Amino acid sequence: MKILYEDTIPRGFDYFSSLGEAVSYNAATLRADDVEKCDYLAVRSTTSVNETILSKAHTLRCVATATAGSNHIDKTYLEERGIAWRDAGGCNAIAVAEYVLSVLLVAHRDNKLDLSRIRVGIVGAGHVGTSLSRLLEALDIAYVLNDPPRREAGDPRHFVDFNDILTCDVISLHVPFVKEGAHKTLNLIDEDALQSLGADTLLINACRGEVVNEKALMQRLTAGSAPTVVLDVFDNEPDIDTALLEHLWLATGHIAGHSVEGKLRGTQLVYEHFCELAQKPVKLAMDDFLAAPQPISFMPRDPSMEALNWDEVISLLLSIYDVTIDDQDFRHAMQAGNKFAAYRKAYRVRREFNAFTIALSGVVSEGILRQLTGLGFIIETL
Ligand SMILES: NC(=O)C1=CN([C@@H]2O[C@H](COP(=O)(O)OP(=O)(O)OC[C@H]3O[C@@H](n4cnc5c(N)ncnc54)[C@H](O)[C@@H]3O)[C@@H](O)[C@H]2O)C=CC1
Ligand SMILES: O=C(O)C(=O)[C@H](O)COP(=O)(O)O
Repeated sequence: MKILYEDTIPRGFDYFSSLGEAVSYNAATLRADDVEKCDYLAVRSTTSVNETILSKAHTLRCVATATAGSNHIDKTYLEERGIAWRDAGGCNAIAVAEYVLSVLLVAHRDNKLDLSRIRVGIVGAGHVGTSLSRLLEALDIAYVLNDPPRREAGDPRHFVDFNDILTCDVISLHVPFVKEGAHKTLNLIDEDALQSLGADTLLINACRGEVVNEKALMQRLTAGSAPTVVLDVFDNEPDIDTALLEHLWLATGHIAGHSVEGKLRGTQLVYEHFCELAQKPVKLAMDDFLAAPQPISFMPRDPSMEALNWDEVISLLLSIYDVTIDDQDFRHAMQAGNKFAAYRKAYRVRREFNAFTIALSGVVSEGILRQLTGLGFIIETL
């Protein structure tokens, strides 16, 4: 059994060589000949899987992506050919949620908003949207959800209409890129939607660039009373329009989901899909490759209070993940003429909150314990 895997898949060789012959490829140079004799193809979002690349793939049984999004895979073509496809839904939901929370914390610190007063509109209540809602609940930040497909499917959560989302202080987008149909997301944030946003709105897009109409966004950002905008994703990646960057409050290069855990979880899920299809036992787990959770020093200033104050939340969480570091690194890389793809390949090591333990001595209120565990920390009571 031959497994061809993209070289950006962490631990790809360790995982896939346990199942058969494992060969890596570079997405920029992949050709149809490379896929000719392979049985399983493991990709990330940087490989377009389509008729051209699969034209000679006559032994291929399955294409699996180690990512949540799967819009880079031509599923119709795969289904016509009888080739299975799988995604790694949920692998990096925590990472993206922590990215958005980091944006919110920096905005509060910089007096752009007050987290005690705002309402966050989450568009797309799937893995990422739900993870984000949990973090917001842990910190008692108000939010509403919009997700017509889930509402129609009977999801019992409370959903609001898209027009209500446009009135929120913060709008955070977490939908798949869907080009057509009743729930298409292409240009979901169009010229009209952008016109309705005022200078007090913070718009965050960490799903797919095509969900926001970038031309209309550029016009809106260069007109009066423009909203504050944070983009992790862009139209036409990796050849993005860098002219947009100077108008964005924060800009990062499609790394919201790139925590160590988020990427490795993607590999684990792809490996498990291949095990299932090849009827082989699952022998490897993420803990075989991840360092054990590390202690982080933190003690609430007043452990008897029902909640942490914003200063201590900000200091704790930004010490683990500060999105402004990514913003600076990305802008420097783009100014230096570095390629978008090269920047992403060299992305720094970033751990999720669940990779840290907090040792608490003495009595700490139920409220603070709820907050810290809700954020994902492992609590040790001394
Ligand atoms: N920037 C990054 O690094 C990352 C980006 N993503 C992107 O975020 C997307 C969402 O990720 P997940 O939450 O894991 O996917 P998911 O499939 O679990 O959730 C997506 C949700 O969006 C909803 N939805 C679909 N069309 C909608 C519409 N028109 N309006 C409102 N809601 C709609 C779906 O019903 C679903 O509940 C992915 O498809 C991917 O494109 C995901 C992970 C990392
Ligand atoms: O999971 C997704 O969907 C994403 O957008 C990934 O974070 C993209 O990562 P790469 O596959 O482009 O490294």
